[in-house]
Amino acid sequence: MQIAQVIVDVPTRQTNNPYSYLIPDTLKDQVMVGMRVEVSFGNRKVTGFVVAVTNKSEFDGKLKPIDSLIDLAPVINPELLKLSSWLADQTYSFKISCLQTMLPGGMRTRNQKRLIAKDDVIVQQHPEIFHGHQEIDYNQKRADDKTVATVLKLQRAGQIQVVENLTHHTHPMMLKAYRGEISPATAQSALAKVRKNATCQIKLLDLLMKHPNQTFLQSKLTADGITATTLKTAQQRGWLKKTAVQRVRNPFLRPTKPTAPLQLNADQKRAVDQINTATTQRADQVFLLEGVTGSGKTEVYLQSIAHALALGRTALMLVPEITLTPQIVARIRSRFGDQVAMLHSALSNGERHDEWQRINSGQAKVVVGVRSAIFAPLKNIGLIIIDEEHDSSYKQSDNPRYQTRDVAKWRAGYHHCPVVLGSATPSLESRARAMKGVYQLLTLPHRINRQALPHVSIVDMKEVATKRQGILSDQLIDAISSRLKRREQIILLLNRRGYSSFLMCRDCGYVPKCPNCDISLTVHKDTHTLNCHYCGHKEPIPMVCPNCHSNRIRFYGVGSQQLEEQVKQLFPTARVLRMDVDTTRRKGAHEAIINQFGAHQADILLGTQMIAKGLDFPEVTLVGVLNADSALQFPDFRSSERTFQLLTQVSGRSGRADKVGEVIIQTFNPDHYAIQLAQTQDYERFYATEMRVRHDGKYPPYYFTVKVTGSAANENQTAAEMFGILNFLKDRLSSQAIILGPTPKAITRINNRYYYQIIIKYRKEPQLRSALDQILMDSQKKQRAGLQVAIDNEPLDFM
Ligand SMILES: Nc1ncnc2c1ncn2[C@@H]1O[C@H](COP(=O)(O)OP(=O)(O)OP(=O)(O)O)[C@@H](O)[C@H]1O
Ligand SMILES: [Zn+2]
Ligand SMILES: [Zn+2]
Repeated sequence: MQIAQVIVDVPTRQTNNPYSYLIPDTLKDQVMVGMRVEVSFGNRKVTGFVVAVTNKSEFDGKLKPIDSLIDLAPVINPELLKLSSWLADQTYSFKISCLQTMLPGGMRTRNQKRLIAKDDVIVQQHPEIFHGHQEIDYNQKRADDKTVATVLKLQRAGQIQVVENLTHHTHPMMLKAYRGEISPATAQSALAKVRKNATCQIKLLDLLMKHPNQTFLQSKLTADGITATTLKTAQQRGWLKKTAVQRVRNPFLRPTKPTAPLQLNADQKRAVDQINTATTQRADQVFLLEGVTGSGKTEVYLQSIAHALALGRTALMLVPEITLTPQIVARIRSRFGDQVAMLHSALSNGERHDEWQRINSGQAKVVVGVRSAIFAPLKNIGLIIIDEEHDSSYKQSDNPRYQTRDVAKWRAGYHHCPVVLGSATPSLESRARAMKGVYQLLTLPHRINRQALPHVSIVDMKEVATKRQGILSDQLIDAISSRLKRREQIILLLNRRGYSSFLMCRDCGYVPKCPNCDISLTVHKDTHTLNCHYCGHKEPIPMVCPNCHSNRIRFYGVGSQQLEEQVKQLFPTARVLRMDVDTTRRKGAHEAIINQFGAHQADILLGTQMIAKGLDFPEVTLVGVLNADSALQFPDFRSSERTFQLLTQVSGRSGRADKVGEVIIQTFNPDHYAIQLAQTQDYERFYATEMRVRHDGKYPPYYFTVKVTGSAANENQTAAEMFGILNFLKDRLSSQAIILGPTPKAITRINNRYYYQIIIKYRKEPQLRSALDQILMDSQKKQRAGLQVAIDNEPLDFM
């Protein structure tokens, strides 16, 4: 009797312990670790992951059987299964959410499947499955155990192909095709027999002679001029057999020209050598590649990946939001071609699934992707790269709240391979580890060809604002004019973090707020609505003030649309491109804008944070930052670090080739050290200054941090429960631990729930782990009373 140990998906009764279910005898030896099943739990049906198959149970009572198998092959491999346990521990989350996180989006829900028989023999041998058809829709839930067992065996023997039928695909999954059934010799003799004017048949036989045993797409044959009649005749004569092939959705928009490795400069070579040595020696070393903007970090990645591939291993490279860096993707693909798989959020579920399949089957050797790609089922990894390692998108803000760098290090330990963390402005945590020798520091201190870093000047907007209204200072306007005259390109960054356009009555000061959340509504010009960015509430833009009926209710704040209008007014002949969430919603729009700008079909590219990273355009000689400090006021100890990183990144877009670059930063805080040091692009001094601030404030990297957030529908209840948690923590932790709060979060009410938080800062607290586990367990019991608790280990967001 076999028993499956299953981690079940029961949100209200979550547990990290598996439950035992009976495997019916008909499915003996068919149910494998890593497959999903459907089981009964209480009085409902839930899905679960099989984490072990055993022969007896510790559970004495009568076991329920598995209801159905969801997968025909494991979707979680042994490495990822092991990783899920570690991840659950690290992030104080449940194994089930870790396991689900590892699957690509489209696979998290139950999918229809299609079965395709390899040939007629299989169809005839198994009428109970195929009912005489070569291709059928298959529903495991409705199939009986015997059928499921047969299907599993056939699949493993390669007799049938299983295709996921994803709900979101827009194109047909299967393409009509024909397989050649005759040998070249047979084709030759058939050729001798056909009439001389049967050109179509001659063409086909020719094809079959040259490409024996091959499968041809019907569309390809038709394009070659082979008619439907000929195809019919060919089938009757046994030359061809009708079949179908899976359509692989290609996420790459256009083919790229192959490129050869560049001749490395001395700094690049030193970095590549050290990384390659670690790969060869199977050392799970972490490198911090600190290279100024335009120093050629990408080429270092490419040549290190090539080395891993040459050793027969695979490579994983993560980038911030991939849609933000189509240039990098193009560079990787032009070097490694079809071996590259891509995983990011702009893919459809179908595309993502296809890419995942290519990785899982070992076809793809290089994976490029965003955060979640760290769980790509690559085998035999030889190198993991995290580009722009300081980027906040590497931390997941929902359960499981993992930091990608930590997962990368775990996988590197498993595969015995190095990790490369690359940045021009490393996070303080990573740089501090490099100083302690935990990571090995590799530096690229110069730009390629020793091009100077751009000259940066600061404009004090306090002075400008008193003189007149407008977003652009005179200095920036002059600089733009001179570039336009010289036919050079310009990038304008509107820093919109914590900044949005809202409506305000100029007579009574009324600002429309969300009825469910403590936040003002944002103006959306395209839909003519006021939207809440937290709960999705929408309402029409009022024409008169709902409070005093004045019609002087107007916009506040600058959006990229307004900036675009102003720029066009000032420079009517300039060609302007705008890149923000509104202009990049459509698939491929982002890449189209970048390509257009790259081809110099526009003079000015303006936009939000999206334009700050990774772009490499030789003609750009001016970067303007319109409101450098909009993030500085945030009550978050990382706001200086983020401001410095953003300004350095965007400045780095200027003067990357042979022309000298200039940067103009407009700010209301010209004396702030983050802005001053961004002006000199002095990471070393910024690091030293910021480390002192962190030391004095007892912040990371000197202290570890944990955030405990609690929410309920009633504010008093939330506060009371959080004080209970505070007292519990005080009892369990040492006097060295610093416990802040509970305080209401910056936005206290979201969707009519009240949020409070506690921050714990500590250096060494052996009891912390068990205390937090206890809090989570207790909150599960209290959930019926409405309190929800979330724990964020090393949070990036402190508000
Ligand atoms: N060894 C080399 N010889 C010639 N050109 C090079 C070399 N290495 C890199 N380059 C070129 O220099 C430019 C800048 O390199 P790259 O974009 O890799 O820098 P980066 O450090 O990744 O920059 P950033 O962090 O600013 O995005 C690119 O156009 C690249 O093709
Ligand atoms: Zn009013
Ligand atoms: Zn809301």
